[in-house]
Amino acid sequence: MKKSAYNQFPEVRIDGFAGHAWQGWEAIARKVQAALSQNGKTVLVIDCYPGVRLDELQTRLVNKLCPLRAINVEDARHSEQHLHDLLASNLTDDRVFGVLSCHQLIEFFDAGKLAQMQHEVEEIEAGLVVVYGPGAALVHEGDVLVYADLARWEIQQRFRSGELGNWGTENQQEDILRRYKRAFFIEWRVFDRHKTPLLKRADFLLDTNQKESPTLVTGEALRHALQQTTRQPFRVVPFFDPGVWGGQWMKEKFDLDPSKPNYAWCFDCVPEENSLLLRVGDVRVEIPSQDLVLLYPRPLLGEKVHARFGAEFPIRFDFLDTVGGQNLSFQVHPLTEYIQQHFGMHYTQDESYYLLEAEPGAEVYLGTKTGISPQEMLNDLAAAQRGEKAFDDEKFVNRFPAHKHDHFLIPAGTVHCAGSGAMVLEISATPYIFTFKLWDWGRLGLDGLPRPVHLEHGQHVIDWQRDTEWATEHLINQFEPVAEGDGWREERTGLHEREFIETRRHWFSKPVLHDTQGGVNVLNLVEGSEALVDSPNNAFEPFVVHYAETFIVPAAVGEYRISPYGEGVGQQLATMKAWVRG
Ligand SMILES: O=P(O)(O)OC[C@H]1O[C@@H](O)[C@@H](O)[C@@H](O)[C@@H]1O
Repeated sequence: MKKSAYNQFPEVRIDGFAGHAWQGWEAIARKVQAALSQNGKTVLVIDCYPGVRLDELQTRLVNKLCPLRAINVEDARHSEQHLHDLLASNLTDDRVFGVLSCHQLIEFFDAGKLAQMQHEVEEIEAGLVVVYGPGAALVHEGDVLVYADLARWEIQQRFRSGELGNWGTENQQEDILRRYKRAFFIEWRVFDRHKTPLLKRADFLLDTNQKESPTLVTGEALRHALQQTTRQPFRVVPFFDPGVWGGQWMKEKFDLDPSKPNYAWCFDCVPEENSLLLRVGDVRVEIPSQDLVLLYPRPLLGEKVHARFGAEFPIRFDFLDTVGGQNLSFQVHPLTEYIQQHFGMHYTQDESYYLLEAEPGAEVYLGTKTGISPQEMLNDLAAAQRGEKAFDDEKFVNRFPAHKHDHFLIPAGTVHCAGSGAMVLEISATPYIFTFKLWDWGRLGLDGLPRPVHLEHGQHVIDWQRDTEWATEHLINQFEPVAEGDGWREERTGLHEREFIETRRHWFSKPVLHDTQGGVNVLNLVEGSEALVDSPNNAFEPFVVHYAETFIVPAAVGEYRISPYGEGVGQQLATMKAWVRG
């Protein structure tokens, strides 16, 4: 029996545009066929995100259209070795960290072979020519343009199953961390740059997330859907992942697959990784939520946030579950200049832990103990890393008791981790892989190998001033009352002044008015069963949220109201809200 109201598959219902989306290869082939001109010459371009199954695309769509000539653009791609040499300084030798790429996709192709393909397409005088594959639009702009898209989470599943290597390499068997690194630091950046202008003019988007069960939506409906999304609250699709320290709370509370040993992470607001489900007529189309950020950053983020971050969603909400699990790695994140100079990322991994739940005795490790010797601690960590002894955390690191609704602020440079027994809602800046593990408690990862520790990086960024008094005074439960009204009160809870995110908690049993003030808001219902988010002037459809669901309110929304709803009526509810300080 379903215990939880938590919605694992939130959809954005699109107004109008019924008849603009199709499900299954047969309907899709018929629709694409109908869009092609029946006289003279037509060039159909099907550009793809890397990871799209080209064999399926070819047999189920391209061949069905019976083209005079079909060209796979991958035949013009540089060799694996050439790409490797080109990318060597971005790839690095490290297992986890590369350097963000500024490459353009055209650099990955052999100019002569591309020109030959272009020439070949030019020469054809009549009939259908199909150019397909990642980068196909480099050959021809297309009389009809289809973009075959794929979400990053699905790409990761294909990496894990061994089906997929990185684009342009046969490395399906390589260490998963290294494949993820190459995708994160290079491929996804380059292909996002390439796809942005294409999505602005594509005739169709082909959703290839489900094997043998694609959907197709017109470009017009897609762009309308994304614009509509920037005018209303919405959720992206959360994904859940097991980990060595993972716990049991999410499995129980969100009705997740009970056969899995644990769940560690849930990403429920990292738009560059999550999907967005669009309900167009009776068809559910899955697209990367990053498409919304790439196409409509201004109404989504607001002017100031867009000016500062570009087409990047800067706020991350995710869950870390150690209830019935173990400590996270003892870790630290790079200071701003370090992440810029070493990894090419322009802002850093500032974090905070909001406790949704805590078992008795749960603790958060935060900052070093007053009076310790930094060199001694580094020596101890190095000895632990060499396997000579366990790191003496008791001697060097503060541990603070953690209770439900506590908020711990973690500006980059502060050593930290959540201990076991904690259900953390992370309210953080979006960077999420720049974790320098300092000590992993002598355990092995889920793959049976030690997880990578980065003491060398870590020692350059630890701020040793963040000792017991400093952490107590600046980083724990910095609650300040801000305002109150009939049936509600608002508190500021953070973050620290070195972090760009502001957080407010509202306790309420009656409606509360909010305003985006021109900047994107991210919220989570941290207490209470159910609430309704609506527009005081009926500007968007009322939106229901359940306990622990994260939702995004785009900058363009302006005023909105949150009220107890359904089972939440009569309860004391609470939301946590985050935005970028002005
Ligand atoms: O997987 P480990 O290293 O234990 O860290 C778990 C998590 O810790 C948090 O503080 C963040 O840094 C996350 O990005 C990280 O995924």
